[in-house]
Amino acid sequence: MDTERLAVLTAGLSLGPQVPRHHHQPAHPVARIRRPPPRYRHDMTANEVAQYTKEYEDWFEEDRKIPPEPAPIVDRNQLVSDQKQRRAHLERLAIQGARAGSAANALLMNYPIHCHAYLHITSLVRRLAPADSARMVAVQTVVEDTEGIANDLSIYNFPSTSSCSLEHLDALFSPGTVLAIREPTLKAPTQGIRPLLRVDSPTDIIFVPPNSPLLRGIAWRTGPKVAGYPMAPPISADAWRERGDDHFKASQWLLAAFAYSHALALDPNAVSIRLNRSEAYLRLKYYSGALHDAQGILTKVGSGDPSAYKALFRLAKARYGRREYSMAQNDFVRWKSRHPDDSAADSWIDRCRARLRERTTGVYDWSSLFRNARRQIRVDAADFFGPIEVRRMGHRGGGRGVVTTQDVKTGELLLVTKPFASVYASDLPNDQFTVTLDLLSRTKRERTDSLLLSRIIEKIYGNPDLHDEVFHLYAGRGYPAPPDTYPPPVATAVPVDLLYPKVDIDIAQLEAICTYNNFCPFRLDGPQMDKEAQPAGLYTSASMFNHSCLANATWYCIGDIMIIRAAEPIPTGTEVTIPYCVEESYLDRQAVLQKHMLDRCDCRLCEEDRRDGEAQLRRRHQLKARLDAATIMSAPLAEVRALEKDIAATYGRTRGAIRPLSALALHVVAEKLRMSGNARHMKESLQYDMQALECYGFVLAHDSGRSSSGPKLPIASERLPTATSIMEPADIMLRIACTYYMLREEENAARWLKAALWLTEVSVGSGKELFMMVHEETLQRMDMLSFAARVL
Ligand SMILES: C[S@@+](CC[C@H](N)C(=O)[O-])C[C@H]1O[C@@H](n2cnc3c(N)ncnc32)[C@H](O)[C@@H]1O
Repeated sequence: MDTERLAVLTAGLSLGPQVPRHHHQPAHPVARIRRPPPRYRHDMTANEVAQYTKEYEDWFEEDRKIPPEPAPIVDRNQLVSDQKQRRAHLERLAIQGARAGSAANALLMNYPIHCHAYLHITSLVRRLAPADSARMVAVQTVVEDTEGIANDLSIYNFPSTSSCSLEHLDALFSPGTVLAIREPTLKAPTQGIRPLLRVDSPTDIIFVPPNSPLLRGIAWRTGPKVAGYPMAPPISADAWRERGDDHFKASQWLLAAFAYSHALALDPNAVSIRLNRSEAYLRLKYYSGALHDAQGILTKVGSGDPSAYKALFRLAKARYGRREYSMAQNDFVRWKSRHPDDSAADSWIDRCRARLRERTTGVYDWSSLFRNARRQIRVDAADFFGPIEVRRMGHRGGGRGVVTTQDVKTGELLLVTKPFASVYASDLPNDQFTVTLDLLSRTKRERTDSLLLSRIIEKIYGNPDLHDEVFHLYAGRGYPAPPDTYPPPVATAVPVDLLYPKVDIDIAQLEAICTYNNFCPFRLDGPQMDKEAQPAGLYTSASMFNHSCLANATWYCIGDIMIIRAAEPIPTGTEVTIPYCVEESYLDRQAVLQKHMLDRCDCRLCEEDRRDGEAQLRRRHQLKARLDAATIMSAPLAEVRALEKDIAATYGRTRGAIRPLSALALHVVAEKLRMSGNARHMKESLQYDMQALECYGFVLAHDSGRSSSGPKLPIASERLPTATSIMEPADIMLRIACTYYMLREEENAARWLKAALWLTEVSVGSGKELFMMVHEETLQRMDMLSFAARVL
């Protein structure tokens, strides 16, 4: 074997770390047993998780002081036989109908940057055994290097491999496949003595085709074919294309795209294969690759060629996927002019026009978006940037923030944005339960978080030009400061070669970015559905907004689009903040902000809370637990009244009006009073609910109903409360309306319904139609649907 040549070639491909072979001393394995890391239990409380992650860090610090040592050589046959056994076990489970990863998994994110170093790290390897994916995110297999030294290999975060079938893995990494690995880590085992080769990023894996110069002069010590697997991967472009077609017919888009990529590596000029790959990329939403392939075909063939017909349509769809609506529209129109009898482009042209209108005017059909979102969470809408810009803001972590570029009014639209990636309960595999512990924030993450990471990785993998949109987000002090401006300039589409990714996805940095910038979207169209598992989303432009519990802007989602509006009049040049959380208790807010890596919020609400003192904050937190208990509505009225008084007493007398937990407690007392059905109690409930609104920060009009009635709105403030979600106060207003309605005071009932409509209009930007949809269930329960339809 020409080791010098291998070293030169792998260096050229930036593979590494590469240690010259003559430094390798495999003959003297050191079988050092390390202390195992602390054990995780699935039922840990938040405090225990924080304690556990601390212990884990201590263990890690101790472990990483152990100096590098030669990697022990493990018997090749033993490794293969163990892997075959694991695989056979999973095959049996699959036959029985159970899925490979049905057990609960615990994953760690933001693992400290390190290398459990061994002196021998190899970067050119060949698959020896079938793969399995016993863990949700890792593909496990055995590989050998050219010298015949074998290792277990774990591939993390590879697209399409979380909870896929074993056959899928076989097709992706069939035995005999040659891989070149950038930055392989040879990890010390935490149990036993077998080191583990680990690859974290899919962009660190290069599939080496048989005609690659990298393989020239390379001989595998164990023979040209992998023993036990005489069926080597196909070696002709046609055979790969046929394989790709089969996968395509079975809707296995990634496998198809891989097979076509193998075919193109052998025959780069094959137009039909490139055309097929562009369609496979479109299905995968790898728009950059789809666009590039389609464009490549159009430059090669004449416009009359049948391939051009398909390529132009694919090019236009890829542009639409890339949100290049104007260019997409031009391409669809161009296509239509060549095929005037075909109506396929008509609806696409309409969609392009609608998106361009939304983007330039900020005018959306909110009601139809709301309706669509109830059927399908991910809705089609363009992004809109209102009068805001990102500016340097040295006193904020990450150094940036958002300011207004002109005076804005309450309710004005500041941003509409689709997520870069999102995950909802319905996206989670129902046979797997994965707990993710974040070592950075020392918290347990949502079940959706690990899948979110995979989705971001896959999106960049197939759209390398989007790398900076994510990697210019703040990743904490452990990484270079992000640029002062955002978003980064729009990049042009680049080719996507799945066999040799040209983009570098740094997983450790990406995990940190997710910790700092993750959103838990609050959906107007389906808050109930999200109780099963909190959704998770990466909204890149929205990530530029800093937090305040008493923010001057408010946000919510319709389907997966996030909408940010001014919650009060904001003068030009003022920082715009949004609430990252709306918890009533200071300690709960701290816990959520910890997940966003924000130690201390300096808003007025937090300042006042801190002035109340630690003892009162703790007491308030305990009282909240009683208020939240499922049994509270069946507790005697006197007990609920006493609880409300106790909560009120935890707030200092001199502080401002905003007391979110009192708001909640007052509303619970009002609900209890209303439940009695007694007219005196019902009247009293009105006072409690109006006080609750004041505790959220509303100013009531003099004629709010406490004294005489009148035609005007019972609310006198121009500010939308942001210490709570917009649904709570609207709900209270509806309860007040319902109580008046039951007391036969229809004029007052109508005024409070109008107040709820005003609140929804200002915060959601739409009129009666959307109001009726958002509150339909509540109005129905209150038997006020037709009254509301009549008086609004
Ligand atoms: C989603 S980012 C916000 C944008 C960030 N400032 C940037 O430059 O990219 C969240 C991070 O911003 C910082 N941040 C947000 N709100 C803040 C606040 N009120 N005070 C100080 N830093 C804040 C914290 O470091 C937090 O982890």
